[in-house]
Amino acid sequence: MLAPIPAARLQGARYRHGAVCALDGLDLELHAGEVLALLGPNGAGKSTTVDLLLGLKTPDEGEARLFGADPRGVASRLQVGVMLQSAVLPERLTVRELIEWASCHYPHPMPVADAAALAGIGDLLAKRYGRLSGGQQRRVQFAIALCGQPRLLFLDEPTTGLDIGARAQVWAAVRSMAAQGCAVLLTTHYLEEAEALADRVVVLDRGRTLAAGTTAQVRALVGGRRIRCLTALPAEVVAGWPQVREAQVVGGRLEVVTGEAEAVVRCLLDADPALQELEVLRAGLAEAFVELTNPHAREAA
Ligand SMILES: Nc1ncnc2c1ncn2[C@@H]1O[C@H](COP(=O)(O)OP(=O)(O)OP(=O)(O)O)[C@@H](O)[C@H]1O
Repeated sequence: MLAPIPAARLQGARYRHGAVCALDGLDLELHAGEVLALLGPNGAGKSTTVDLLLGLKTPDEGEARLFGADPRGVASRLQVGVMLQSAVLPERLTVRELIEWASCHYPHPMPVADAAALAGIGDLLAKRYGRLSGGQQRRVQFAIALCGQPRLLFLDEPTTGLDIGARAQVWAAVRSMAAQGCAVLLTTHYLEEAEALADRVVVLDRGRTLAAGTTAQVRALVGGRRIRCLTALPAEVVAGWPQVREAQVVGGRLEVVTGEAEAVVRCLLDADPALQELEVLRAGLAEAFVELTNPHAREAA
């Protein structure tokens, strides 16, 4: 049987912005029903990846394909919904008018009310776009990305600037779209967002893949633990211990990231017999990300 054609694919994609190599031979595949999170520090090449797949830029070398075809073709574009990092929309139009205008570009759009409900802006349809808060405008852009019932959704930092409730609404909508078979490419700096949504993550750095796999696989690459406790020990002191990768006070508690949890727990208890509420947690994507994109670790590798 033939393998299914990926919704989006980059093969050996290189792209230079003048002297800067933004993508250095990147391979990437995204399939129907899958949420792929593209992670990486500022300047890693995430937006350039999205631009190549959308046909907004053409790779200097290698290939970008949507549903096996040129991303610039009309057939590809009609199957894609996009939410870029910033968007300029006519401020005098109402939310309903904007969603209707976007919908009419697609062959099988969803009802305007459904797109608005998915984005959590059902009560804003009659408001002018220019009168909305930044977070509300962001959700209108999200509704516009989904309204065409796309088979592929690009979301470039979709929840930046959203409050907790709005973020949860966007997450629920992304899950619902993926459950219906839509492929979703998500770029984000919120690692908990990738952890909550993504089937797979790709960690980019300087235009290359540093790590790729399920969130569990990427997490396992570092095998660290997070220790949390109430203690009078200063974080700067603990940060200087040889087994400790990172130590800081978060919400009044000391948080330590380490690859040698048992040894650090012993040191903590020796150094502060009054220490309380000790917890040892498995490493999350945040620890993996810090480690993988840490310049010292990179250089050593
Ligand atoms: N128009 C441009 N002109 C010159 N260099 C650019 C341009 N756009 C991007 N770059 C460079 O290309 C590299 C990749 O940028 P890109 O915007 O793809 O990164 P990113 O991972 O999306 O970053 P961020 O997380 O900050 O959005 C960076 O070094 C950036 O400085």
